[in-house]
Amino acid sequence: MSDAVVKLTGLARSFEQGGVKIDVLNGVDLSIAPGEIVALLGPSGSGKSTLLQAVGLLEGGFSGKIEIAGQDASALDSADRTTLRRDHLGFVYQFHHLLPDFTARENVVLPQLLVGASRGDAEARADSLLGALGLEHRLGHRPSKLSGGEQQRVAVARALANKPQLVLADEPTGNLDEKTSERVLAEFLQLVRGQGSAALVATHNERLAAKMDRVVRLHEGRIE
Ligand SMILES: Nc1ncnc2c1ncn2[C@@H]1O[C@H](COP(=O)(O)OP(=O)(O)OP(=O)(O)O)[C@@H](O)[C@H]1O
Repeated sequence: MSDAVVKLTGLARSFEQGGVKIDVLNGVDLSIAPGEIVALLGPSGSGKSTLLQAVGLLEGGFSGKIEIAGQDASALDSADRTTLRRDHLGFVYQFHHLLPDFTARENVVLPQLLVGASRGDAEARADSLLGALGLEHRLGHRPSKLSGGEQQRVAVARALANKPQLVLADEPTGNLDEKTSERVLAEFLQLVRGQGSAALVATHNERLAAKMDRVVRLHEGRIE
């Protein structure tokens, strides 16, 4: 047993396109310690999203071993994988994927209700997170009434709402202008550090990557 938040051993994934097999991940080994923030760098098409999907237990078709919080995910059935994901992981995507019919606050409250928080506690936590991200005036707004940077901040608050041990972020600021992107990333890192979560953040931006605790690079389907 390792005390890593996530431990990947020999993770592999290939796709078939037009009868041709493409090996995207080729035996990835990676361990992330509790509270460690790791940047996953690699050019477009190098497999960053594929790797995050594997760790997020969102898709099958992988070989190798994925351990999350000491549990071997491949040995779990789909219900237990869902529980593992819900209890230990948080996600931020390049596009926010917020629920359009819910307010900013409700988008952050809902995942907490799903793990049994009381409405009062969930709202207090949502308001505190959104406040820390400068959105105290936007609690009752729906996503369509928010700017791109504001939407992404709500997505950050939602991902952190349940204090996951590991936050997975796929180009979390990829669709924002450079200045907003830097600001949202700095706020994200501060909150993640503040609550002691670990994070794996895919990016192709070297400058953003340099702000994290460790940088790993995907090259030819492996971590360099
Ligand atoms: N479902 C799929 N079917 C076939 N090929 C796929 C599938 N998903 C990903 N791929 C291929 O796997 C490779 C890696 O894709 P992936 O999205 O993981 O890269 P990435 O590093 O995240 O790229 P980007 O930075 O552009 O988001 C690409 O060549 C892509 O075409």
